[in-house]
Amino acid sequence: MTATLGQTVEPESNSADALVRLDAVSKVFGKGDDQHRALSDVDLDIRRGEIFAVIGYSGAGKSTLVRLINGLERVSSGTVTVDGVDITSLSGKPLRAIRRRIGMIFQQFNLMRSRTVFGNVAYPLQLAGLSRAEQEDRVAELLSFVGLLDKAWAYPEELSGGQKQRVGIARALASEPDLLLADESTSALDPETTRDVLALLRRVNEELGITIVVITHEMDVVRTIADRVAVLDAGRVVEVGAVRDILGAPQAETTQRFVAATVGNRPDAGRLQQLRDTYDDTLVTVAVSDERAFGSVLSAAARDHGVDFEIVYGGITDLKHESLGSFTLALRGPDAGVRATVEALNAAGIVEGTKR
Ligand SMILES: Nc1ncnc2c1ncn2[C@@H]1O[C@H](COP(=O)(O)OP(=O)(O)OP(=O)(O)O)[C@@H](O)[C@H]1O
Repeated sequence: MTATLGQTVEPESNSADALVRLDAVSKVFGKGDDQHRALSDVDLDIRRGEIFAVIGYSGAGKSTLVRLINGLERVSSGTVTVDGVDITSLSGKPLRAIRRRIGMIFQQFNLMRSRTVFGNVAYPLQLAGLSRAEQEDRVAELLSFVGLLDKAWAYPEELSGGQKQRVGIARALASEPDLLLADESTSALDPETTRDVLALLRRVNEELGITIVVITHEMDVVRTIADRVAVLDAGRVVEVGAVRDILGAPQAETTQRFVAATVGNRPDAGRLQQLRDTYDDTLVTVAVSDERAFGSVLSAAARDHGVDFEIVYGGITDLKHESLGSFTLALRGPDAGVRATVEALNAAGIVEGTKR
C-alpha cells in the first residue's frame, strides 16, 4: 500500500504556459572515439512563473542543459524553444535578443573585480546604452531590492560571498529578464547565507514574476525553493514532477538517494528491522500533509477499537509552501482492533506501509 495523502497528479503540461521547452534534446561533445554524450533525449517544459529545479550529481549534464537554454551551446539534435521561439536555429542578432531576456547567476559569482558594485550592476545597462542618470536610478532600485544600497561603492573583494551573490542577482535583473538561470548559485555559500540567497530568489520569483531555473546537486535547495523538479542522471531525465510528489514518493533510484539525504523521516530497511526487533507490535507508516486529518483519523480509530499507539519514528519536512510528514506508529491492542485501525488509516489514504 503506497497511497500518500495530498499526492496530486500533475496535469499534462500545456505548451501555452511553457516559457522554455526542450524536445528530444541530445548533446554530444567530441568526435569519433572521443565522443561523449552529455544529454540524451531530454524533454522538459519549464512553465511561466514557476521555480523549476534541475538536480543531479556531478557530470549529470546540468551545466550543459543551462548552456543549451541560454544559447551558449548548440544542441546535437532536438529543439530548445524559449517563449515560443526555436533558438536552435538562431544566431547573431535574434539570438542575442533572446539571450538578453535570460539572466544568469553563477556559483563563483563572476563579478568584475576592477569595478565597484555600482559598476558591476550598471554594466549591462551601459551596454544597452542607458544614460548615466538612467543607470544611477536603475542601479539604486536594484541594489535596494537586494538590500545592498549601502555597498554601491564597495569592490567585490570587500564583500562576503552572500553579498557577492546579491550583486550577481542585481546584475542579472538589470536587463529585466523573463527567465533567471541559477547555476549552483548557493554551492559556495554556508547554510545561513544559502537560506538568505534562496529567500531573495523567491522574492525575485514572487514579486517580479520572473521564472527561475535552479541547477543544483542539493535536495535541500530544491525542497526550500522549487515548485517542480527534474532529476538528471547520466544525461537523462529520470524523474520530473511537483516537489511534494517527488519527495513524498520518489521512484527512480537516483531520486531516492537524493531524497534520503534531505528527508530523514522514513525508516530505511535497516532502521525498520531495528524497530521490529524493539517493538512487538504492528508497525504502520503514515504520510501526513494535513495534520488535523491524520490526528483525528488516528485518535478516533484508536479510541473506537481500544488500541494504543506510540510514534516510534518520523518527522516533518518543510517544503516551499507546505509540510510533508511521515510517522511510523506502533499499534498495540486486540488483533481485531489493530486491524480495524490500520483499515481506517488505509481508508483515509494515509498509510505508506505496514509491518507486523
Ligand atoms: N565542452 C565540453 N567538451 C567535452 N565534454 C564536455 C564538455 N562540457 C561538458 N562535458 C561533459 O559532459 C558531461 C556533463 O557535464 P556537465 O558539466 O553538464 O555536468 P554537470 O552536471 O553540470 O556537472 P558538474 O556539477 O560537475 O558541473 C560531463 O561528462 C562532462 O565531462
